[in-house]
Amino acid sequence: MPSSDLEEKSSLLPLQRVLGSLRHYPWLTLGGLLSALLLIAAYAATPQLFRWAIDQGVAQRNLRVVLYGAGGLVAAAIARGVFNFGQSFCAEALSQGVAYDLRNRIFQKIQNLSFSYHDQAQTSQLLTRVTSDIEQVRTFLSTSLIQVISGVVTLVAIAIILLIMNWELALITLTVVPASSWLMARFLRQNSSLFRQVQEQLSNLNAVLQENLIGVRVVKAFVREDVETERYSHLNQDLVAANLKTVRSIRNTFPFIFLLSNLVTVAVIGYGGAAVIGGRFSVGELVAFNSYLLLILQPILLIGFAAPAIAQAAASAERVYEVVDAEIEIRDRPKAVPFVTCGGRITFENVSFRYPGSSTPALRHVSFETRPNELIAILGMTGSGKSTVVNLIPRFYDVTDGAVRIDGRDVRDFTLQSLRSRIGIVFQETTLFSGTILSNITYAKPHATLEEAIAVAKTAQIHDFIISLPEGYHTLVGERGVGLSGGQKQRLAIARTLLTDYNILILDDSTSAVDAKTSAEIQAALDDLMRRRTCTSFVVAQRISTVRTADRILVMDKGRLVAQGTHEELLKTSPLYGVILESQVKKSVVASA
Ligand SMILES: Nc1ncnc2c1ncn2[C@@H]1O[C@H](COP(=O)(O)OP(=O)(O)OP(=O)(O)O)[C@@H](O)[C@H]1O
Repeated sequence: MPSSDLEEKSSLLPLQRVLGSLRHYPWLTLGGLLSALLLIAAYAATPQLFRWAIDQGVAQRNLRVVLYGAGGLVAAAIARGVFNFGQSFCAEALSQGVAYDLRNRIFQKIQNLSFSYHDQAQTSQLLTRVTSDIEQVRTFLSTSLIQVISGVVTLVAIAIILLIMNWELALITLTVVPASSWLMARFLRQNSSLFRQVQEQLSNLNAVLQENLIGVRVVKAFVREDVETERYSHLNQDLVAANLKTVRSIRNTFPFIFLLSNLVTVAVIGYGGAAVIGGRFSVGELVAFNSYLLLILQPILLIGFAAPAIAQAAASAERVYEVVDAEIEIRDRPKAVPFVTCGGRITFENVSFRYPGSSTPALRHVSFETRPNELIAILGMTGSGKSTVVNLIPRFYDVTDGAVRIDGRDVRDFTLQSLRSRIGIVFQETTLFSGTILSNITYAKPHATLEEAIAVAKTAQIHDFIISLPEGYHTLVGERGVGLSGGQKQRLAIARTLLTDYNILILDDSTSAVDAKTSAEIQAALDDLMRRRTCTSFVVAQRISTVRTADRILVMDKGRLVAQGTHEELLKTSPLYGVILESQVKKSVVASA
């Protein structure tokens, strides 16, 4: 099979899946189809009523038949109205249902996708897929699909009626069908990639918009408003250009179809008129035939108008299913067991790790084992792999080589849900949600009492600040914690983690934005808590105060674990530790000067 054929076939394939999802709505599908068929029947009956009224009524001067004919036409018009409503209602309800399901499925999938997927996926691309792409699919179901189905059925039904009425005239009329179908197929073949391009241009535009919304302060600080406006306007132009390309393509196809249909009308009037004069055809039949001609052109045009929307919907469905089908790299193994108790022995067994898409390993042959209730600090230059080490414990990523074990069992043998809910982690970057301070603290434990929230806020040294606010714990914080300083956000994030049912606590440089005094106070409170409540704790830290109190310090350098021991031991054995400490001491001297 030539590759273009393959592409053409595969390009409409995602729509088959969309159609497959209609099985969840059997009654609406049936109702829509039935209404469409009855609507076609009402349309098909109308010219016959005309023919009857003209030939048996007007021509025979029979007023009763004319009146019955008129009554029949009114009844057909009412039926058309009713079935049109039924068809539109069912199609709309169906499309809303499928779009609802798709939105939920894609959202759930986004929730379940691994860190590595989100590392590589552009947020704006995902947003466009959840909004604009799903809307394209919905429009296909509510409009284009019914246009195509009723178009095809109308074509077949009317072709049969025409052939029965006058096969010669019917054959002239029906030449319009293959010719227009060929033009339409060519249009679809040439443009399916163009429609995908339009959606991608829209995604690119959204990407710049989103970056600018998030980074508006940076843009203003660097006085880059004009450059960013220019960048947006440039991409906006690209989107318009891509859209115009599709319009050009529509313009190059549709006039031919209209021309064909007009030529056929001329032929029918000419040939049919001659047949009426020759007595082989009645006036009523010619009128009915001409009405059918309009009816047969209508579905061709509707299918034609639906064609771009179908190609666009296929491209959009493909983009939606790309996310729905994306592989969840980190998932439960078959027979995974819940992580219930923690003895405190966490083992890194010759662990190497490379981030997906990265050419260099972030960790190389890292081996260490913690003892119960140990407080481990991880120290190293920036980019040395500290965060990567702690990210492997809750399986945010899986090791490339080696194994991470808890009490001798590979972390990949535990169910993710139980593992992660027993590991409290405070990330380097703080993300808060819009809502009250209380709802942010109780994010992972929504039914926690105010007293519990106050207790953790005190440990995180944020309680005094919270009660100094007019609304206290019920103060609203903006999107991503707007209205709070970096240090306040970090302390809220610590409180949020402390409220969970953790056995293992991981603090990833989580007091970097807090002043040294407060950080030492938080650390002192946490030290006590860590030793009492956890089986093992990890602190990725830069400050000497944090490192000193740790039971053991792991020193990372370029992805390798180069030294480990207590502060005193490392001072003697690790030159790198000495260098890091020295730089820290210098920093603190400069800071306090
Ligand atoms: N999501 C990612 N995808 C690809 N590479 C990554 C990713 N995250 C980190 N890296 C790379 O892995 C290496 C280790 O990063 P890691 O964040 O573990 O360092 P770190 O010691 O915690 O640094 P810092 O102190 O600056 O936070 C770095 O070279 C970094 O560029």
